[in-house]
Amino acid sequence: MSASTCDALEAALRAVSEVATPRTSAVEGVPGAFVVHGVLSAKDCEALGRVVDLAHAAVVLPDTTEPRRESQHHIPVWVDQAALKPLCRKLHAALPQTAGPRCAAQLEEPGLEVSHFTRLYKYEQGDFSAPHFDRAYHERDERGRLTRFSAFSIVLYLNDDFEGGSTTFFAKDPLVRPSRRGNTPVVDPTRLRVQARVTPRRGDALIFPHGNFPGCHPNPLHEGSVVVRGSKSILRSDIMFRPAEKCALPPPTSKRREGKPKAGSAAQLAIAEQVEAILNARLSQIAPEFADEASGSILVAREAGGPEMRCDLANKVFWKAFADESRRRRQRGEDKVAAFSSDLGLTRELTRVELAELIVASLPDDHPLAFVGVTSGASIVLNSKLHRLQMHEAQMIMCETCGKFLRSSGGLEWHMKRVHKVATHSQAFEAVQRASTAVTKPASVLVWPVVQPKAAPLDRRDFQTAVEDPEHLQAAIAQGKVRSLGPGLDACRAGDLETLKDLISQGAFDPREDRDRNGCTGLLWACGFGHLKLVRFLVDDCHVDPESPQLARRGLAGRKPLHWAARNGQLAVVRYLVEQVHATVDPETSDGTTPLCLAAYQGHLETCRYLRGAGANVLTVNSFGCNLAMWIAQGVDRVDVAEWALGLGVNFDAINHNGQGPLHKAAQRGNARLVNWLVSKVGPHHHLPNAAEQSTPAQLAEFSGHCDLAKVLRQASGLAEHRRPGLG
Ligand SMILES: O=C(O)CCC(=O)C(=O)O
Ligand SMILES: [Fe+2]
Repeated sequence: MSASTCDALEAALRAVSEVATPRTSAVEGVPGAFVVHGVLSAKDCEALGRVVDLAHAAVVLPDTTEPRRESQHHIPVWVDQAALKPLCRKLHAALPQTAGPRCAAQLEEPGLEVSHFTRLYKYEQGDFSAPHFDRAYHERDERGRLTRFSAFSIVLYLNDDFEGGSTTFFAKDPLVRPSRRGNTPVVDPTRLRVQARVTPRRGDALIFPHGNFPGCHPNPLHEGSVVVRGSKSILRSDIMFRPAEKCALPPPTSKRREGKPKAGSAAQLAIAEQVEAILNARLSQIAPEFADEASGSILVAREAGGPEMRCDLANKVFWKAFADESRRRRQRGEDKVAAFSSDLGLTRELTRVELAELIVASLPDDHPLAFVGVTSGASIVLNSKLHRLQMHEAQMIMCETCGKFLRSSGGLEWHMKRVHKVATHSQAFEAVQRASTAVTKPASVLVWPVVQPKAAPLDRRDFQTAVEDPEHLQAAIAQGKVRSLGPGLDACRAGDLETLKDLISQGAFDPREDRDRNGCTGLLWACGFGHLKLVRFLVDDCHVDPESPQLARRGLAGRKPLHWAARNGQLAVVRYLVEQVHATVDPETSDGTTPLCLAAYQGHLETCRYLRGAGANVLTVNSFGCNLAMWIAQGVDRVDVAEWALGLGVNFDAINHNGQGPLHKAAQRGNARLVNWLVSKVGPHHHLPNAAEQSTPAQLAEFSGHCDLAKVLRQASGLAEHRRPGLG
């Protein structure tokens, strides 16, 4: 661009005539888009059109027989902001006062509304702009704080004596999503459905939303359609906004509770915006059709000591998916499950919490966060590094397990013991030390379920420590962290024999009949938590059937006391059941799973050894075709348990009815030690896609967010091609 183009453009802009406030009309079907009619007079258009012609005439194209590349349609020109004053004055009344319906960022001050970054377009016959998303641009101060950003595109049509060349908007399509760079869609052009066409009229300005700033309108996919005859000239720029220091956001329009919007500083909003872009990118891998949903999903909700930001993205996406009949799946245990198809074409069934965990599982290295966690309600809670620093300056230390801020190290130590059940003083002290020094070290992201599960399926990790004694259980119930199962079952769960006896003698609890909503009896609870005395009392004195199974929906159905004791490594109870009650060593659940499988799954090697010694079948295979190797692979990453099983002849080369072997399972779970152990042992066929999802172990690892593991697996699958199959 030559200086003369810039001068000529500035002169033409300065000369824009001042006439009456223009009339506007909405673009139907494109939220936030509208046309301002008659912004420029015929004379303005002629002058600006001449500048466009001049600028384009000055461009020498390398080879005129080739069609022009799209980037050659337009020429960027940075003009003096003052030259835009007349245009800004004319547009001002027609422009939105905030950047979006749920964004409090204010329209720039008079004279600054239209960006000085302009583009001069000249489309010749046959030229067009392919479908794309426009991008916002941002300006920051020296401390990295957002100072201004664009939220709308403005297209000023300078002529209309041509055919074709409309600005065409496409309907939102779940399968069309922005590329990683954000502007070009990954799209099969035949899929696109036209939502609205704006026919260029000389002097009109088309204004439509762009970018992904929180609380703004969605970013519409659009194109400059082909010019069929003649040529089309436009002047293009952006409409600018300024983040509000205190954002009093209008209430959300959605009926679902989205939390109370809170004030956020400009810095916080800028970070929220950055994080939303990261979450959008993750969603576009996990569930591409929801890729836009992260926009506007983060609320800066600073409450006394609570995490800084909260994002209900997983809930929002999950319920949308769940509303779709074809995605909705039967409940898994207590939780609802919906199906999501990734950008690799894999389909997974996920609960809300699993979806949330997957979204935050592998954030890129350059995120601005000190903490990311997922609550039991599937909310994503976040603290920025900046916020942690500011809180630190105010003598508040962040708990690295749940993201809460505690006053003083004593407070954090108490919190570690009380809330996170850190057993010893030295462990709590270590955690405090870590947290106190963390601000000065580069922070890493911790992903952790922040709150203990509220319902009571036994197989949730960390649950036991939360409720292992009656006092803790009472406290946890009182705090609403653990749901009460009723006094009798609570007593069994907590090992509170005295209370249990009282309740039974009062007729308030029948240990043979009463069950929780997952079909668990008091005996099952007591076995799972290893309360041997109470187990004895129930079996020996109350004559509860030691083989009475859990009455649940699939998955947990048919688990017996020995299953739960073995699963949780409660060896004393296992021994009592086997040796004194003579319970069957290999009872099968409704899908044929034995206690040994569950003990191996949870890495309880001693229990495994004991059960095998007592006659358990190590070569057991359940109704899905899963053997012990697969249970170990999908468990807690224990190579020693795998070695033990291999030594006993367990087949690690097996593939189940779903076409999955141990490598698929270990990869999907991100069990790095086991993956490394397995890759040197299994043959090339273990790297093939499984049946249901048509995915290889490498893809499964990647899809679950274990990118390093995926690399290892890709390499290994190459090497495995050259080896003979089979364990060696
Ligand atoms: O040429 C048009 O009508 C649209 C131009 C456009 O989409 C853009 O400048 O981003
Ligand atoms: Fe565009």
